[in-house]
Amino acid sequence: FASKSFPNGGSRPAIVPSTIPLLSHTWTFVLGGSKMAAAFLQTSMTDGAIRFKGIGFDMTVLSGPKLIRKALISPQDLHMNIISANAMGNLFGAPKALCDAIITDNSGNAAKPIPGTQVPLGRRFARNQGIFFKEAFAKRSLDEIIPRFTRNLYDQCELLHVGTDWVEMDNLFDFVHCLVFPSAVKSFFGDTMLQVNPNLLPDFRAFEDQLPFLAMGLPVWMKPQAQRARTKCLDAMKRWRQEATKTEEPLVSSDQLWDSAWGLGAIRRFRYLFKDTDGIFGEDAWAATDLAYVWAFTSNVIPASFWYLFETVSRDSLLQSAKEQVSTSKTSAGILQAGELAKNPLLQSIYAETLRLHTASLLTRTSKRDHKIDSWIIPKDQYVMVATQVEHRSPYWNTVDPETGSRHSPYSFYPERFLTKDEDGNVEFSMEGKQGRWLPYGMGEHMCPGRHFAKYEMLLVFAVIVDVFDIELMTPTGWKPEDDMSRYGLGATRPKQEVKFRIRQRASSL
Ligand code: HEM
Repeated sequence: FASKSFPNGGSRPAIVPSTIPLLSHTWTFVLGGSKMAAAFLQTSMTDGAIRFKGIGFDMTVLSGPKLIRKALISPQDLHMNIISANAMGNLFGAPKALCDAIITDNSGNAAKPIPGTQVPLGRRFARNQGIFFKEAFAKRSLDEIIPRFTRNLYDQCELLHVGTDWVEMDNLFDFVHCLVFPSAVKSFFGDTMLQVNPNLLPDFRAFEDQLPFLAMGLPVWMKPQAQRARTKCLDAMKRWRQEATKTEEPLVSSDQLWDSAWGLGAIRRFRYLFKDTDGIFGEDAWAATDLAYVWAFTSNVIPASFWYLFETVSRDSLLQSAKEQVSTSKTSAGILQAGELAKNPLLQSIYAETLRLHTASLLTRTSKRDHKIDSWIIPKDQYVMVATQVEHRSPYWNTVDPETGSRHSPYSFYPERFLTKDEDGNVEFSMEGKQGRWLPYGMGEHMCPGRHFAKYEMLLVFAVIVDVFDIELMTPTGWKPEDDMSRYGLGATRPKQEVKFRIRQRASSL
């Protein structure tokens, strides 16, 4: 194969040995979760490539910045259509017509369609999604969303009615979920989403619990509980879209940033991008798309915010320093400034370290043609994958503290890992040399469009909580919950065990 197609040679990566002769790695991939995470971590293919084979798949897993950059930055050889269509269908229940149309959209996500492709504008799904997110997270839109998100967080804190006496709570993750989910949903979809769906929070939690099953792609009737949970959420999305359409104000200007019916202007305008789909975007397709966006807006940020809070609160001196940095990010009138938080070296380093340690995405692509990545041959129609957790645990992340000489392994949380000093001795946050190493948001044309907002969200959740409350863990010193790998590949991990804590309102804010 190699010599026929590639005169300059090249080879296929070695297959990871399996003890099961015919099924090979099939079970590892069907079961997913911790089995898959362990298989990837154990094969430790630092800066190389390796293959997993099973029934119906032959998958190349790449590692190291050089190979990862080559694979993810050039869209001409790899595409994501099958993965996107599977996610829309399996997770969010999109109708088959929409999934098929996503698969056949070969025009790419750039303004100029890939040469030789002829997809009508309305059916350029990746492109239209790109236009939507570019608008939704443009500076002027962020200037609208961030203050709303901040206000919503303070309001949610107040709704908890925590007084100045300590109150014990069982589950820190639930607490963060309860604060962040409504705050984020209202910051994008306006108040209507929760007004017409007062049970969306528990319904969405129930749906999220079914994601590991749904991700397997088995017929949904095999687990009626999963089907019911998803249908409830899809119905909620339909109610919201009907309500927004019914109550929209007639005089909203075409470029208005926010209105009471649709929330963010980009969401209202999004529907016009899919005008010409020959009926594909009916009620069911919109419901699946809206559910996918509610998931995208919340599902990674909530566990990531949990870990930010947990890792900081569990270290007394770090908590103290982080609180001081939050208080210096306030105006003289005591107002939190998100922009200052986002520039703060320590707060950013905790953020980057949280995402390094507690995310596990599988960046998966399909090969469009026989091609080579470096000297590795990738035949047409095969999967290529990057396991971000493997990259985030590579020996590159063995860090030595320049001042104390202490060593910090890739498996430990080291809050100062991303700090350096400039020539004047000032502490700085630095990502130098980490391109292709730090990948919580992926890389290249499909890199997460929500990353800038996600950073603000995580910093604000921490800052608002410590501004309003004193918070103490009620867990043994040095104990930490494990990362729950049951949704391995979907991004930020959840804690496997509950974290008990106590909380009281601060006598005065920071
Ligand atoms: C800590 C929070 C987040 C993490 C860890 C995260 C992670 C990721 C990763 C790894 C990818 C790339 C997938 C790939 O290349 O295969 C991605 C894509 C994406 N993310 Fe995020 N994300 C986060 C927050 C958000 C937010 C707040 C949004 C807002 C809507 C969002 C929307 C999306 C979308 C739409 C894509 C698909 C982009 C495409 O296909 O071109 N994410 N995210």
